[in-house]
Amino acid sequence: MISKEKEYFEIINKIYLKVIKEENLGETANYIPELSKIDGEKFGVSLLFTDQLQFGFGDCEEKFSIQSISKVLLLALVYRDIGEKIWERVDVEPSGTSFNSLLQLETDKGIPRNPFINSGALVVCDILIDICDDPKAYFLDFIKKVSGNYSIQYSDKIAKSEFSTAYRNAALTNFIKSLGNIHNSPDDVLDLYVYICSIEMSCMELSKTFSFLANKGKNLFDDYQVLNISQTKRINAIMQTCGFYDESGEFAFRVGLPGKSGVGGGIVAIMPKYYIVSLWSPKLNLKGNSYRGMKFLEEFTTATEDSIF
Ligand SMILES: NC(=O)CC[C@H](N)C(=O)O
Repeated sequence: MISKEKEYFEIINKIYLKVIKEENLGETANYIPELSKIDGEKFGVSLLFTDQLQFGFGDCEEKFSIQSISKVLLLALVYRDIGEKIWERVDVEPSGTSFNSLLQLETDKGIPRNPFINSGALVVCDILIDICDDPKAYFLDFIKKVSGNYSIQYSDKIAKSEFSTAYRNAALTNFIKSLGNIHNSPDDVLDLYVYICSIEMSCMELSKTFSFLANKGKNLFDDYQVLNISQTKRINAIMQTCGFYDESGEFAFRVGLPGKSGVGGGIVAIMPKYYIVSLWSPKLNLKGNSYRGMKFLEEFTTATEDSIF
């Protein structure tokens, strides 16, 4: 291990032990019945350097529901396949609203503000249905290829649990359909969306899966070029400005890295060219982002003095 990596190991170890002793505020996502049952005290961290050295702490090998983190992979797949045309259907502006908000859609004529809020991901799911025969299999194959891990799966239990209470997402899908920006049946779009959100990974797997975003669009482990350099920059830019919904400004301000959260309590953050850091702690703050995750990353980039700025 080179001295820089040893220093990072020690920094993470110290912050992990500090944060785990502090008060763990917030609630697990309670609007998805299966997610509300998850133990809120789970806490895992993994750091993967672009030289392929990887560390893990705590519950870093345990799989969890990556939820909205999957939206980055969904965007990467559809962007790779249809290119810049995607931006005719979804914008790239921060929304400043909650992840499941209906508010701006009427004035924006059904064009969601960005692909990382629910409305945006639902539109990207609609495009995916149009461009392949079996969108669930196509998406899963893509994740397996990008992660280099052929054991990655959906959770049928979590997808069905989310579908059973998805009143808001059903409202969003139907509303966008009425405005002409969803072409397929709203039920099919919603079904695909909950499956895409139900992908399960551990922090160790998540860091590997997102390695292409720290490595100019290329997988770290097999040199597979997922996206070109410009597309990679653009996805990192949207993560920076929209990855944490109405807490995206706060995340940029406190942490200073592009990242993405999910209501399963996961967060992945990218230091382009250097590393990918993933965390899992299921209790969420009022904006739907992991309480400990936000805290950990703020202390981590403060201690390392890393940021993209
Ligand atoms: N922020 C999230 O992770 C939201 C994803 C979740 N499946 C939902 O639609 O509510």
